[in-house]
Amino acid sequence: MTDPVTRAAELLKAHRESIDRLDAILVFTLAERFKHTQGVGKLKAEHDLPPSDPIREEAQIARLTDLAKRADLDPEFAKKFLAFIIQEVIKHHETHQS
Ligand SMILES: C=C(O[C@@H]1C=C(C(=O)O)C=C[C@H]1O)C(=O)O
Repeated sequence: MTDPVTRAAELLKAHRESIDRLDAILVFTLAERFKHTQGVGKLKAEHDLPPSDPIREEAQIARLTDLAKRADLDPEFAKKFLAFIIQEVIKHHETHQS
């Protein structure tokens, strides 16, 4: 039988391997998202539209809050995370316009 310390070390290793795979998914997902938001920024600059769209953001916050609750993720954290990303996207859009 495996002793408890060895078993704990195995479990820790397995968790960390999953965390590393999930972190990779997060990075690739964010990169894909930024590719699309760059496309949106280009369209906005070409058509003289403002960098931010508060109505769209409000709808996204509502949608994400609902998704977070269903996924058992803290909705406040999900909101803060989305706000952080959107803030960065708006900065990119502003540079497109200048
Ligand atoms: C990407 C857009 O531009 C901004 C960034 C958003 C986002 O990152 O999801 C949402 C709304 C806008 O404030 C958009 O208008 O769709």
